[in-house]
Amino acid sequence: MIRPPDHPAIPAPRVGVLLINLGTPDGPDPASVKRYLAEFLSDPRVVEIPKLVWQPILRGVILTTRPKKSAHAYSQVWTERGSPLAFHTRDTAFGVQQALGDKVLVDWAMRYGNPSIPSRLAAMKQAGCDRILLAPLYPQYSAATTATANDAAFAALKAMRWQPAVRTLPPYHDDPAYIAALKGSIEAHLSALNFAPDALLASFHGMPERTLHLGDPYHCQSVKTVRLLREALPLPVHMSFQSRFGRAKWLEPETESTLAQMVEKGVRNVAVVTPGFAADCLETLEEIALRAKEVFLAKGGEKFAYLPCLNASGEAITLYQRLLSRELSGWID
Ligand SMILES: C=CC1=C(C)c2cc3[nH]c(cc4nc(cc5[nH]c(cc1n2)c(C)c5CCC(=O)O)C(CCC(=O)O)=C4C)c(C)c3C=C
Ligand SMILES: [Fe+2]
Ligand SMILES: [Fe+2]
Repeated sequence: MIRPPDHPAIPAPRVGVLLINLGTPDGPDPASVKRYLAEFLSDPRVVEIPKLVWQPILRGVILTTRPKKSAHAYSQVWTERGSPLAFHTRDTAFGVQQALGDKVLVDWAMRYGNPSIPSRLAAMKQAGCDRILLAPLYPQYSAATTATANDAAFAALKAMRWQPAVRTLPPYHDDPAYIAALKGSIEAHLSALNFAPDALLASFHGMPERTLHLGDPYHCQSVKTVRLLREALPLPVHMSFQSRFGRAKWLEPETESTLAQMVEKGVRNVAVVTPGFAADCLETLEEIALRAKEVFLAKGGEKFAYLPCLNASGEAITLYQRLLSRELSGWID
């Protein structure tokens, strides 16, 4: 086709997949953590308190005290490759690209911090993607995670003259492929332990309890994941919610008190999994693998193992290949 010389360049059309995770600071230092927390905790999907009430509390108390404490926690899990959440998400995108092949372009972005959703969507458009599947990597839907990731992508599209067509990955909390991936990963990690746990604890990120009454399906979807895990695994599976934040009532039972109760009921050896997190991060590596372990041992527990998230494992890549191929149907053969 002959175009006039001043016609804008039009790249060959492509299908893109954007994996989206929560986000993490650029470094484990108080200034980077403060920047990250300011963006994250200013999201009205995350903290549902009117802006006029919340911003003075955030700017006054939280952002003057928490960054130093959280930076110390981040420094305990930071690696040569940077933040675990970031490098596991990057590795996952690489693995998914290999699995799906040249017919799609796979990229990754973070809802807060870098690489941002608008910057990666712009790059994908530049590379010719006129159809994009947004894939927030949250098995259980929550307004504070899935919805805000999609909101950020749609806000970026709002500024585009020529928008790509867009699809979004639905939650996959009860998808047989997700349960199979968890089962495979849990069994592989359990068989590498030098002890046999009496029970497994599945710990999910918490949410304010009122979100459940307002209609957020996160609690129910987490409960269903655990029911399906119980049906798939031979050992008892307990359930709890971690990472409480602020003064409101959060979903219960809480993780550390659940571990203490498990000891009281005779559990001496435990393995903990965090099925709601696609990738290991501060909340799994510091809060569970370090701090919750200390609590369990201090209460009289004897052996504690933290089993890693799916990350970019073979089980994870098989899972995402199945979920994404299904959502891409009609866009790719
Ligand atoms: C009101 C506060 C918070 C809500 C609601 C919340 C929901 C929520 N978060 C995740 C996943 C992650 N959260 C992570 C860190 C983190 N979360 C909060 C607060 C809320 N989360 C804070 C303040 C922090 C930062 C760390 C700290 O200062 O304690 C992370 C880890 C990020 C990393 O860099 O490693 C993840 C992942 C989910 C799934 C969720 C709701 C279902
Ligand atoms: Fe969180
Ligand atoms: Fe429920």
